[in-house]
Amino acid sequence: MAICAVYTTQLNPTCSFSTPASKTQTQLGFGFGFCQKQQVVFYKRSQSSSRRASVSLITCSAGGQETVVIGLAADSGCGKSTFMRRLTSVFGGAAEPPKGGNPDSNTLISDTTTVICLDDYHSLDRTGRKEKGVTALDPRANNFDLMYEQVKAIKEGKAVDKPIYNHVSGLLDPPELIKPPKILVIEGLHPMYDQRVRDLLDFSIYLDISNEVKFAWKIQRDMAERGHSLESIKASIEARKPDFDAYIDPQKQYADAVIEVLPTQLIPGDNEGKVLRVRLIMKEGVKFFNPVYLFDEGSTISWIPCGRKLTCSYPGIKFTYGPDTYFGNEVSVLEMDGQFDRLDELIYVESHLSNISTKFYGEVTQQMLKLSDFPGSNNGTGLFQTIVGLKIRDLFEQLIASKAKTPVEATRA
Ligand SMILES: Nc1ncnc2c1ncn2[C@@H]1O[C@H](COP(=O)(O)OP(=O)(O)OP(=O)(O)O)[C@@H](O)[C@H]1O
Ligand SMILES: O=C(CO)[C@H](O)[C@H](O)COP(=O)(O)O
Repeated sequence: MAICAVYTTQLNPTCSFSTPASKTQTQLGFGFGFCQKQQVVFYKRSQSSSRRASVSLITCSAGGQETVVIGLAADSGCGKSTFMRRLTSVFGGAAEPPKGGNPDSNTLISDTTTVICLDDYHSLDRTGRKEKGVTALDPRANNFDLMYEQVKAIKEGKAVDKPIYNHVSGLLDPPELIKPPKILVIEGLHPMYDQRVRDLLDFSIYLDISNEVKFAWKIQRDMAERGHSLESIKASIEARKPDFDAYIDPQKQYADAVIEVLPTQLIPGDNEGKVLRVRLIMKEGVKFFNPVYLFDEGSTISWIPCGRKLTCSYPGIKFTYGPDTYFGNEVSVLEMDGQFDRLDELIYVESHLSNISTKFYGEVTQQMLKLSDFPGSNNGTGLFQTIVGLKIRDLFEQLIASKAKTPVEATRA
């Protein structure tokens, strides 16, 4: 962090700015600006008089700000890509693979965020895993040392040459250059498995999709869209289950937010996975993250909003909210069971939620309407992913502001 005292338009010679003061000050208007300005008033005393003077302090991150790192963990086919697209949309701008790079790159870059897929740290390719009899979920098939070193380097503002796991060929391709973004999202099977990587995360999310729902989504995608047979889908889920239980699922205990997706309880005995009960489990006491609440913070609430303001066909919609414990941690849980008939009416629900980190009234509804063709837009998966996206934006802005505020002391020429 460079702290520069600027006397009117003259730069303090001890500062490393090459930009004129006026130019630096125009940068202050940027939403995610690198610089902050403070006006400090002081008195110059001589033996006979005291004269009022002021100094502008411009606080900037040295050589670009430190990258904020977010971890998103889930099994394959559990909605990570969908969530990432919702998140990058909150920040605006499209997320695209690196320009002119490997067409099979797993990376997505937008103005603010870079999303890297941790499959790129597989140390064994498809043949290697087959020969050794290990799945991709097994830590032995992944290079955590490299993952740690590279995430740490990016967080410190350094570019890295990250490997690429090619899902088309099943091979490890030559690396691609990843430059430090404002926000780095590491998504995949193991963002919270290795303690060193976990400690680098500023915020972490786990998508906890119940077996019944995972099966329904796999059928929908792999059978309908990829031509796999029902038997092969069942066999693949069964083959992954022991390693999923051993290495992936336990990570949820570390997550700051968990989105749990279960079959509905509104239709007795239903496990079709079409109508969903979705729970947003939010850890208490996480810096820059204030859990969302319904009506009254800390109370236990049950709300069926179907009435005059919300159209609900069978089986309706039910929200619950309240405090709980999760792996020994205090949490708040917001739950939505059922689905919306009319997405524009979501504003009614939004207006009863607090701490949703919107910048204007109706922003959640606007985001949901904008991405209404994404899977889960009519239920709690889309709603809670959108809200978590807004909370991440808020956390990012608070983190940046807090770093810009760290001890400010004028250095005088
Ligand atoms: N909220 C949702 N509601 C209904 N279906 C969903 C939802 N999210 C994801 N799906 C289904 O699951 C499939 C996988 O979603 P997505 O590609 O986002 O997951 P992923 O975790 O990134 O998968 P992979 O790791 O295999 O690339 C989608 O094609 C869709 O069929
Ligand atoms: O669990 C996975 C993460 O997405 C994949 O199965 C793993 O990356 C291996 O990929 P592939 O099946 O393409 O060899």
